[in-house]
Amino acid sequence: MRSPRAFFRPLAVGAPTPTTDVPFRPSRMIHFFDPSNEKMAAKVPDIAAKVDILLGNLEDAVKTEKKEAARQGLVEIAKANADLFGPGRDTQLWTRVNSLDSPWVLDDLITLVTEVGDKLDVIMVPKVEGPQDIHYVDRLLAQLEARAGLDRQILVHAILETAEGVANVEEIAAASPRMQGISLGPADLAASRRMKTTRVGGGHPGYLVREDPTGDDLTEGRTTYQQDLWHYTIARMVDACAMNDILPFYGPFGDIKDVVACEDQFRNAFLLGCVGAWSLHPVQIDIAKKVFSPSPEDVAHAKRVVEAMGDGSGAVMIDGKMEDDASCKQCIVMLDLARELAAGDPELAAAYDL
Ligand SMILES: CC(C)(COP(=O)(O)OP(=O)(O)OC[C@H]1O[C@@H](n2cnc3c(N)ncnc32)[C@H](O)[C@@H]1OP(=O)(O)O)[C@@H](O)C(=O)NCCC(=O)NCCSC(=O)C[C@](C)(O)C(=O)O
Ligand SMILES: [Mg+2]
Repeated sequence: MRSPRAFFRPLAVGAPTPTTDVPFRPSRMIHFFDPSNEKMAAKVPDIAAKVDILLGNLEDAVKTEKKEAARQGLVEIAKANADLFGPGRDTQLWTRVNSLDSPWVLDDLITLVTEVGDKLDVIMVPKVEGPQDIHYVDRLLAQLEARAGLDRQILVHAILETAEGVANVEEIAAASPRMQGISLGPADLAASRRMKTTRVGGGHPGYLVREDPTGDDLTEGRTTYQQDLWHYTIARMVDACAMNDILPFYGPFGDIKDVVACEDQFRNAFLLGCVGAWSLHPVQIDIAKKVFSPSPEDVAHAKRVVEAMGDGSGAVMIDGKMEDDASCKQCIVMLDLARELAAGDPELAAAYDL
């Protein structure tokens, strides 16, 4: 563990000073694309205009023989769209590099930071198992940033997708000032835990509770309620992120056709404290945008409570409900997010009347 005084010192001579606060930027969806897929690559300028975060994926879902093409494709895309990405631009550019035990990750990091480090906002690191993985990436990035002459840090985002990672999530979140956030990786996590679901995120009809029987018949008339397989992990991830002032995200929802259940899963994550989710297909972009932007009704209610509460202390009655210091803080959370999103979106600003 580094001393508190050393925590914000650069880890390499000439590297940028570590960030003290993760800058808030709209982060409702992290849109994944494969930079080796020509069709997807051609859509980058269009998609970049619609999403908060565009992520060039180099890890799982990219075929082994395409690993180098994906890395090189991302370099070319970042250079060819230099006006879209980099400091002060609306859309963040991220990448997901290969896992730290893979034969590709070293070249992923060296090539991307050296060639387009000034365009990259965040590097997503998969299968993070503990703070040691973040420390390794932290030092290596500092060396590469210094060599590339970068004047701002590239932040790091961890995917929570192994049992060991979940057990160490608080240490991962606190491992470095470079940490930007954490996403749930339900597919690898399910495999690592030996869960018996083969779905990529979402629920499972077999994970349920059943009403008590009313008579001798155990089979008829007993309503079942499907439960959320991911509740424990998301809640734990949200706490680890909140206590370290970094951002939690739900990950992928693999049933692309089921846009209704996708919206439900995203909303559960939003209500629990996540700021965004991944979109794997263009159809999921608007779902994430809708779900992770507070509703105008919630914003109107929050405004009423904050106005009625004056300096934020005491208790008042609004529409038959008690509001006090704590519920006022809940409303401020909602309003802060609404203001931050509305600042870059005139349509939302009008809907929120902010
Ligand atoms: C699911 C797939 C195969 C269906 O791809 P498709 O071509 O069969 O779908 P489509 O509906 O026919 O596509 C319609 C059009 O949209 C395009 N398109 C389609 N998707 C995208 C996209 N993402 N970005 C930009 N464009 C896209 C596609 O190229 C096509 O273009 P066209 O009209 O010109 O023919 C495809 O959407 C895809 O490959 N998506 C990304 C998958 C991915 O990145 N997976 C990894 C993240 S999840 C994960 O890793 C797990 C985790 C966290 O690690 C863990 O839980 O452990
Ligand atoms: Mg994974």
